[in-house]
Amino acid sequence: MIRIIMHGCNGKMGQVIGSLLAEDREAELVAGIDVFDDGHNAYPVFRNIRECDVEADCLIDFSSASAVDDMLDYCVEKSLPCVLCTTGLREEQLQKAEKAAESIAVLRSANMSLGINTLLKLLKNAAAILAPAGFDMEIVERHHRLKVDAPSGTALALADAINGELGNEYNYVYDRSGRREKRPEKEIGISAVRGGTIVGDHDVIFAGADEVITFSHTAYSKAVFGKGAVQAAKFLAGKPAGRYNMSDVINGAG
Ligand SMILES: NC(=O)C1=CN([C@@H]2O[C@H](COP(=O)(O)OP(=O)(O)OC[C@H]3O[C@@H](n4cnc5c(N)ncnc54)[C@H](O)[C@@H]3O)[C@@H](O)[C@H]2O)C=CC1
Ligand SMILES: O=C(O)C1=N[C@H](C(=O)O)C[C@H](O)C1
Repeated sequence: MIRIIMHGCNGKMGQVIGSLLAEDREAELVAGIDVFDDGHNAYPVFRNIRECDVEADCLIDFSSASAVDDMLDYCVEKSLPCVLCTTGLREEQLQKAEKAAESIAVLRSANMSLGINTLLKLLKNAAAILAPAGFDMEIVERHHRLKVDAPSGTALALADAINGELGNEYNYVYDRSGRREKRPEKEIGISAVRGGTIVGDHDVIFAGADEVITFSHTAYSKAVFGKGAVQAAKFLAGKPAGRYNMSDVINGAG
């Protein structure tokens, strides 16, 4: 049995992971960490990660950007592999995750769904063909009203996949309201919509002369992210230090 600690266990995603693992024969939740706890979980919950003394094989994190530094320190100290799913991290935190990966296995992914991870690959081909042909690229993401970060981590990852393919020459623009000029060629527009209970939609638009191609991904439930995170935790347990991503999990590397 793979023993998992859930960081952010009482949040929306933490509860999804709890339900998935309650039915899982290969992995179990042995502890949770959350600043908020009403005692309803069937496993021990610690309000402060420093107090968690439960042995585990992997930690899954869906918490808050402000909680990620302590969580990385804890995983490094305990030699605990970490599936880092929280978005909205600052540049220094991304660097810290990279540094942690020198001593533990770290899998960071802004989106754990199979669909988005497939789209990340497809976009590279599309961008390599369409950008040189003069297509403009825009990303529109839509999420629920409770989401605190914008744009979504996924929108940024989609932009990075395109930009990486094109030699990282493109600037990201989030707001054109203060501008009075035509659209520069080398930019990727990223727009965020927030409302209701939208689970997570991402459109990547390639707009050319007289034709438009749109790649769309719609998550209909948070389970798509939860399933990917559990699969990632099973994959990561026992792995040597290093940076991993969802394509390693999907391709079954190592
Ligand atoms: N990578 C992916 O596929 C996905 C990533 N996310 C990201 O995961 C994060 C969490 O999402 P949700 O579960 O929807 O949010 P949420 O707000 O429902 O849950 C976050 C939980 O973390 C807890 N928390 C806050 N500070 C903490 C601390 N210092 N220590 C321990 N727990 C703490 C909160 O009390 C809350 O229960 C967000 O950054 C979101 O963007 C969400 C869905 C999918
Ligand atoms: O906060 C969410 O809900 C989600 N966040 C992730 C992101 O920022 O990309 C992934 C998913 O779209 C849901």
